[in-house]
Amino acid sequence: MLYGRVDELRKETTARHAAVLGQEHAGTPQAWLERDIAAAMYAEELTRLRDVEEGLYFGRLDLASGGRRHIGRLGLSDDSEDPSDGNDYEPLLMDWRAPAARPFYTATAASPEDVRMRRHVRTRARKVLTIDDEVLDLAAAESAGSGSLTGEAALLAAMSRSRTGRMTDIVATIQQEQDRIIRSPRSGVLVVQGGPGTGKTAVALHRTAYLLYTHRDQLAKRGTLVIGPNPTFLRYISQVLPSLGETGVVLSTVAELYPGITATRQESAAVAALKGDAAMIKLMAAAVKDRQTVPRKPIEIQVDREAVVIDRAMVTQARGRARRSRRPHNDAKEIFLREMFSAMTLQIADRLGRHLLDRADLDDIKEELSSDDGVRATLDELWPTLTPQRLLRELFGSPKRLATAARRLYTEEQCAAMLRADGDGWTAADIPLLDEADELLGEDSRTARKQEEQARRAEIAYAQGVLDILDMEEDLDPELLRAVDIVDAAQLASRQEERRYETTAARAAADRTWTYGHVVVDEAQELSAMAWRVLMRRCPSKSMTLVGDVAQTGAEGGADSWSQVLGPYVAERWRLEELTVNYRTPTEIMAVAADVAAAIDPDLRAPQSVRDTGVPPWSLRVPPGTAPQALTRLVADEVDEVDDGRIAVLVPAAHLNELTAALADEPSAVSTPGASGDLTAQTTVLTVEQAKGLEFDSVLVVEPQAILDESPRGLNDLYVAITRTTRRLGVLHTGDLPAVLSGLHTRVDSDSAV
Ligand SMILES: Nc1ncnc2c1ncn2[C@@H]1O[C@H](COP(=O)(O)OP(=O)(O)OP(=O)(O)O)[C@@H](O)[C@H]1O
Repeated sequence: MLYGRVDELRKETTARHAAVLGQEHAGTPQAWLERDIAAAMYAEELTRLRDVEEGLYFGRLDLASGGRRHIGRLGLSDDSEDPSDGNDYEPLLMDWRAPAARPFYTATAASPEDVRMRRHVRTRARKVLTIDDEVLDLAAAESAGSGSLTGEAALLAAMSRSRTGRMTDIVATIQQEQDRIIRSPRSGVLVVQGGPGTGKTAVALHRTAYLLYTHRDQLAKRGTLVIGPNPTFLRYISQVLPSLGETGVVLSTVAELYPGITATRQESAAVAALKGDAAMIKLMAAAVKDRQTVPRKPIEIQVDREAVVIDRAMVTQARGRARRSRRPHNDAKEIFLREMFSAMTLQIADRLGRHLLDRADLDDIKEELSSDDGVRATLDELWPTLTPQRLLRELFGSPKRLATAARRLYTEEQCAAMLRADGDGWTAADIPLLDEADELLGEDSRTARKQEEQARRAEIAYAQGVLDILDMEEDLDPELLRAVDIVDAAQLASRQEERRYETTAARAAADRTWTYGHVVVDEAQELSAMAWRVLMRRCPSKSMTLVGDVAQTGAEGGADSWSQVLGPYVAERWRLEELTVNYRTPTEIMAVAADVAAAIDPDLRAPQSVRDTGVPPWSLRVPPGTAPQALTRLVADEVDEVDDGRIAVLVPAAHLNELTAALADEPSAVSTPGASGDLTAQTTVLTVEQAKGLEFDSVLVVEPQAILDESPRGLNDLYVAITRTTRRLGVLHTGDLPAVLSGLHTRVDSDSAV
């Protein structure tokens, strides 16, 4: 019945969409625009109705006070029922985010919230697979421990499912501790700390959907930004929000936040950490100040027949005035120029005899000075107009400039490491620096206005071209209206302009200065101090959800504690919520992970698993040089074990190419995710950094000692690596097994073990 209602809605929306698209074009550009907006709205609604297909209905509450509630991905009402006829109006299906649906996630036998029975319904392709009923009565309350799970059977079924390379939503089995976070108020900074597999990512995404539902008006206008660590991860989570009926959220990495620039170049983790350090704030400010120069010696310029002298005192004074305005560099240039032209005008006037000149004469002199190429070029040298790109290129391209700006902030060796050759592309760590530079430089408003005008003219010329082509059509019936009769080039151009950025998400993503209504950061522990500055600028209201685990920090410049990260922005005004149950990794594997966690920090407690698989995690030692062959066999074994599940081979970065090549002939289609972030192949070879936030049915970790040695946070990386699995874990090594992994079972492999 519910699917029938969805089908009806789809049919109605399709018909409306088609009707709008088929409308006659006659009318004003405004009418066209309205038509486009309506068409986009119906298209979006159709996508929404399509995306909620799987698992549309998943829960039922039978209330002690009588009545039932059916809970699903979206709210559905019965069209035939008239809400005004006085009957109690119950929807056919209640959106899971509605307040009345909440007991589905929070009611317990001890605190039943008027729920007598909770039913979990699992479906696939419109067929009911299973039904699990929980009766919340006194007997259940007595037998249940205090930390019991909600809908245990459904939860266990969800956890043991084979993985597909795409994250799925958890809407049917959200647990109480997760629900509290999902529905926590929007304002302020909320930090969700939790060990691996505790559902931080899932919770962050469901919270996003919840906030969009509850604060639709505000968030639709300002948009929501979700930040992830890399494109592979973003692709991995990209289906979750649409499956919850939400589109239009901007998913991005920090490296994509500077519109128009793509970070393509790799650099070492150590250099990235230097560029991410908070010392960069001072370095960048110093770099800008260094560009506001005072000449060593007086400069003499011939203007017409008069010589004008630019000396230190004159420039120092003009520079002081401009700096004291506290305006960004490019904006403050206006003041610098004004001061300089005044001083030069007075200099000439004094020489000519100031008392002989009136205001108009002085204006003439000023005019002459400001239109003189020589004068302008000299002043441009003293206070150049800078773009962020130019500032950074010239700073990191010049040992001298860098040494001056970095004085007392970075050592000589550190500066040498940060130098770059002219023509080098941008790296991910450069993006927050470009953003910082943009803030310090400000817009050169005259240039910006000029560029805008040029772009508008180009747009009109293009539109004119389009109209000309339409008009050239031969055999045109003279009775028919031609395009040029209805619209002129300027109208067509402005219509294009408005269409280009029709959704909030698209507009937000294209604008560096856009501020979002809510920002969600996943794997938040990885961000550098400079990256945090970018995100805080994007969210002045500081309505943010930050999820992460300081025990999993891999980046050298990443976080050791949340107060260290947030202190500069909100002092102590942030809330902490913790997640404690691991829904991903089985008990046997978490026992090994707990040893690694203890080696990172003895106070660290790895999260508790809620299930075991009976499959012990193992290690296999093979002779040096034979790891690639052994790996090929092990992958083939795992393919047999996981059916259609997913396998990850996690390797030290230095071995990535060699081992990917070794597995190239493996029939399970090995891939590295690459820039596209694709994880659809059954077996994927990844570095630990690339595997952050992901999960697989089976994980093979290769050369754990090299993973430990590769980074100052090697233990954290190893912790991440062994907690990526939902079922099986194997470790392949040629040297001694690191002591922290001694909890693994030693596998004896007749073919290759030593
Ligand atoms: N309530 C739940 N019901 C079913 N599955 C769940 C639930 N909570 C979490 N999971 C599953 O547990 C797995 C781990 O969740 P998620 O990736 O969100 O954890 P995480 O805390 O972000 O992990 P990590 O820090 O290791 O990246 C996912 O497969 C998720 O679907």
